[in-house]
Amino acid sequence: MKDLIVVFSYSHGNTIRIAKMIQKKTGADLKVIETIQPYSDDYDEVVDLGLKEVKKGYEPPIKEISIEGYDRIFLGTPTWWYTMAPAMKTFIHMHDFKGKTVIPFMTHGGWPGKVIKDMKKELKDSIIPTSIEIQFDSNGGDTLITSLDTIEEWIKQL
Ligand SMILES: Cc1cc2nc3c(=O)[nH]c(=O)nc-3n(C[C@H](O)[C@H](O)[C@H](O)COP(=O)(O)O)c2cc1C
Repeated sequence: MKDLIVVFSYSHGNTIRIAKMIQKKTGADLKVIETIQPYSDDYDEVVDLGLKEVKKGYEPPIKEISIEGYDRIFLGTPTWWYTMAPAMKTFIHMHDFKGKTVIPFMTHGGWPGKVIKDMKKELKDSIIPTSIEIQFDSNGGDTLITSLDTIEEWIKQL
């Protein structure tokens, strides 16, 4: 079985950190979504911009990542204003996931909103056997709150 992890990450690489844990267990290829226009390094600016993007349903252009030839695709996103990051939405809309096995995972700072629900809605023709929400600290930092045991247990059954 050939696995692919596609992840978007902005703040601290929290979501990439989880992606790497999944990669260690599955041996999956790991690809990071890059927006054509990089987000600013100014966190507060991006928090504001992110709100505008989410409200408008804006999908920022991203560099192409192929999902061809993979049996299972993990999709990882941070929470942006209670939903998936807009760049993940772009990625999902750029590909046909019909009949593919997709495993969504997300990170958040205490307000997970409806990220997984929204991802499942976008991926309605896919097979989604499992998903996970992982909490980091509420200041937008990189301290893991969800226990490592919980994450490792989930990864073990993949
Ligand atoms: C634009 C923006 C919006 C955010 N909105 C939320 C939110 O609605 N709920 C939440 O719990 N965390 C929110 N966060 C915090 C991130 O989801 C959290 O810190 C995540 O782990 C960051 O992952 P990353 O380091 O991979 O980017 C937001 C962060 C940014 C930059």
